Order: sequence, then structure tokens, then C-alpha cells
Amino acid sequence: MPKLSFPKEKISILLLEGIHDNAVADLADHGYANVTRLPKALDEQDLIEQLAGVHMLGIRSRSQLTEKVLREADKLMAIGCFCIGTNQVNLPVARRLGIPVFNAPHSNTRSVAELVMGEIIMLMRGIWDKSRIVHEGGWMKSAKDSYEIRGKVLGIVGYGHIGTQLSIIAEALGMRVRFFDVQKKLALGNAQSCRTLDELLTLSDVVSLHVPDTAQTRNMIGPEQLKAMKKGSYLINAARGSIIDIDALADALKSRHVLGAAIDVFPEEPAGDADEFVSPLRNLPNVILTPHIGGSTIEAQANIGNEVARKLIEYSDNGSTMGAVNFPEVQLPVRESGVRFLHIHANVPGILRKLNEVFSSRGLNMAAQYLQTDPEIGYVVFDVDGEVDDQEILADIRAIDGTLRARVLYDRRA
Ligand SMILES: NC(=O)C1=CN([C@@H]2O[C@H](COP(=O)(O)OP(=O)(O)OC[C@H]3O[C@@H](n4cnc5c(N)ncnc54)[C@H](O)[C@@H]3O)[C@@H](O)[C@H]2O)C=CC1
Ligand SMILES: O=C(O)CCC(=O)C(=O)O
Repeated sequence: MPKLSFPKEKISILLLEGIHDNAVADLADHGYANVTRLPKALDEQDLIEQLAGVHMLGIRSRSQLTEKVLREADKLMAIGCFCIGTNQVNLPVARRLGIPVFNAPHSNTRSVAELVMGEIIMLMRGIWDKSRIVHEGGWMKSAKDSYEIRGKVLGIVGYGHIGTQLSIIAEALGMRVRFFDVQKKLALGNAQSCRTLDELLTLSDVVSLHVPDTAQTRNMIGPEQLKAMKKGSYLINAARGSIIDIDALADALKSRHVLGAAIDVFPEEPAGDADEFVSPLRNLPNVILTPHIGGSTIEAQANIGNEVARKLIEYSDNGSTMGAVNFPEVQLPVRESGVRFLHIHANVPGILRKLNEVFSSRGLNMAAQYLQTDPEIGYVVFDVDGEVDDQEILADIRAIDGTLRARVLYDRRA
């Protein structure tokens, strides 16, 4: 067994929000057994308390990792978002603190696209209300406001992983797809791009949102945009609750300008299953409300558990940051011998020279050096052979001005 600067059994891992068993099993297989799991998200104060002494944290979409939470978490070295979105983490602050954040960018893509496809049919047939009436003992055998989806225009806002997946499925079922994206995107199949969001809104029978939460997408669907939508059209949001002005949507639904909606994500979401969900959309006709379960399938959760656990393990074992969303990405070969140091620093001139001096002044043989930078930080990994006093070197590299974090990852000298 290689000697580690910090034994794995002491690496404390906290997993929140019911992360899949696969993650725990993979971590245990790699020697990380010091894992605490909680089924729900925590509020800011509870999170700060629970994070004391925690080295790696796993969350889903509900935990809010604010600047305050991150700054208080003095032992935290890596974060795994067991989902796609990472807007719940203050990524720049995490970067400045030298904490890489990992996610699973594709693992639940298909699950979201399938849910949305199903909802389009349900909405255009008014199934939600018809089913409710039958459950209550009634009977409403009517074709009013019921349409085939064949030939209808689906407008996809955000033509990324989920948007394109949906595009393919919708075309296979006979829909015509238009999309709007801020980036130039390859149109799949017969899909056609729109030059503006307004153009898409005026053309579409169904609008489905698949953009991330950013400053540009917040409230991108407000009263004006809802007005621009075709009368009698439908709106779907399985992206983020911040994207739609929810009161304006409630008004558009009440006036029947928008004939139905399927909403999976909300500006305010309960922290746990026992908390009340409050929204102006409750009890409106032909509105499907789901509790942020777009990515909640057995397949997606199992895959996400494996994928994010693997990224955390690779970072902790080898220093690899491949797949980090806020950090320079370094892919490192595993070495069977030598000592590996990692150093995260502010990207200011002269640091690399000072780091190299620490090794060269001792006449050490540098077996390899891996460096990646972004405009704010630098991440460098040193593999060193020979007689090394690793704790002395660690103290020296930590003392360099601009250092954010430094660690001895392992010592594999015979
Ligand atoms: N309901 C759920 O359970 C889930 C929700 N999501 C949400 O779905 C979002 C999209 O996921 P992916 O498709 O994987 O992301 P992605 O990054 O592959 O695609 C997003 C697309 O939106 C485009 N975009 C960004 N800003 C835009 C703007 N202002 N106007 C138009 N287009 C814009 C981007 O260029 C990109 O093509 C995630 O960010 C996440 O918030 C993801 C998974 C599950
Ligand atoms: O499953 C979750 O908790 C979050 C899903 C989601 O919104 C995402 O992957 O971005």
C-alpha cells in the first residue's frame, strides 16, 4: 500500500439529498469508508455545522453552497454535484478557495428528455384533468382542447445535451422542431434554428426550456415573452425555477392564453419531502406539477452515483481534475513510484519559478510536472523521485505567497 499523507479512513465524506448507494459502494471499494449520508438538504446554519471536519461533500440540486458556507468549511477539498446543474454552488468562490467542483453532465439527460416528451402528449390531450375527474368518479369524454402532437411545432430553448436529445425524440414522433440557443449549434435531423427567442415563441405550439440558470436566463420568460407565445400554446420547464416569472405564468394560464404547462422546477423548492410546497400554480387546470424529478430515474441516479464518486476518488487518489466545472483540468497518469505533491495557487507571475526552486535547491529529480491554469488560479502537480523529506517540502511550498492549498497526495517510494 502506498503511504498517504492523510490516511483514507480519516477522509470524511458527507453525502446529502439521498445520493445513490452506488456512490457509497464505489467510495468504499477505494478505501473511503468514512461516509455520512443524510436524506435531505440542510439550511445554511445546519450545513455549516455538518461540514465541520468534512473533506469531500456530495449534494444534488437543493443544497445551497453559498460563499459563507464555503468559507466556513475549512477542511473541504472537493465537491461532487450528483446532478447536471451546478448553479447551487458559488463556483468562483469554490475556485478561489482551491476546491474543485465535479458533476455528471450527461447521466440524467435522457431521463429529462423522456419526461418532457411524455408531458407534451399529456398536456396536448388534457390528460391531467381528465384523469383527475375519473379518479373522482366523474366522466368527461370529450375531444375539446385535445390535439395530436404530429405536425405541431416544438420550440426548444437551449439546444444542449437535453435539448438535442428531446429534439430527436420529438421528431421521431412527428413533431417539427425549432430551437433557439445563444451558441451556434448543429441542427439535428430536420430541426431548424430561430434567430431570436421571440421568433421561437411566436412559432411554437409547445415551448420547452433547457437552459442553465445564469444571469441571462433568470426570468427570461416573463409577461412579454408569455404574451409573445401563440394563443393556446403550452409551456414546459424542466430546467431551473429561476427562468420563468411564475406569477406571470399563473396569469397566462388563468387567462387561457397559455393552455397548459408542465413545471418540474420552481423558484422556491421545499428542502425535503415533508415540507410544504407553495406556488401560485397549485390547483390550476391542465398544469402538471412535479417535484424536481426530471433526472430522478433509477438508471440516471445509479449512473450519477458511479460517475461523480469516480471523479471524487480520482481527485483524492491521483489529483486528477478531469470533469471539474470550476477548475483547471489535469489528467494524471498513475505512477507506481515516487512522491506526488499538488499545489493550487492564485495565477500570478513568478509562482511556478518559486515552486521549482523548492525542488531544484534540494537537487531533487522531478519525474514529471503537470500544470494547468485559468485566468484566476493555477493547479500544478509534481512527481518527485529520490530522497525527499515530503513534510519539509510541503511546508516550503505552502509558504509561497499566493498558495491556496498544497498537499502530499502519496508517497510510493519503496
Ligand atoms: N429537472 C431536472 O431534474 C434537471 C434539470 N436540468 C437542468 O437542465 C439544464 C440544461 O441541461 P443540459 O442540456 O445538460 O445543459 P447544456 O449545457 O448541455 O445545454 C444548455 C444549452 O443552453 C444554451 N444557453 C445558455 N444560455 C442561453 C440563453 N440565454 N438562451 C438560449 N440558450 C442558452 C447553451 O448554449 C447550451 O447549448 C441544466 O443546466 C439544469 O439546470 C438538468 C438535469 C435534470
Ligand atoms: O436530481 C436532482 O437532484 C437534480 C437534477 C437536476 O436538476 C440536475 O441534474 O441539474
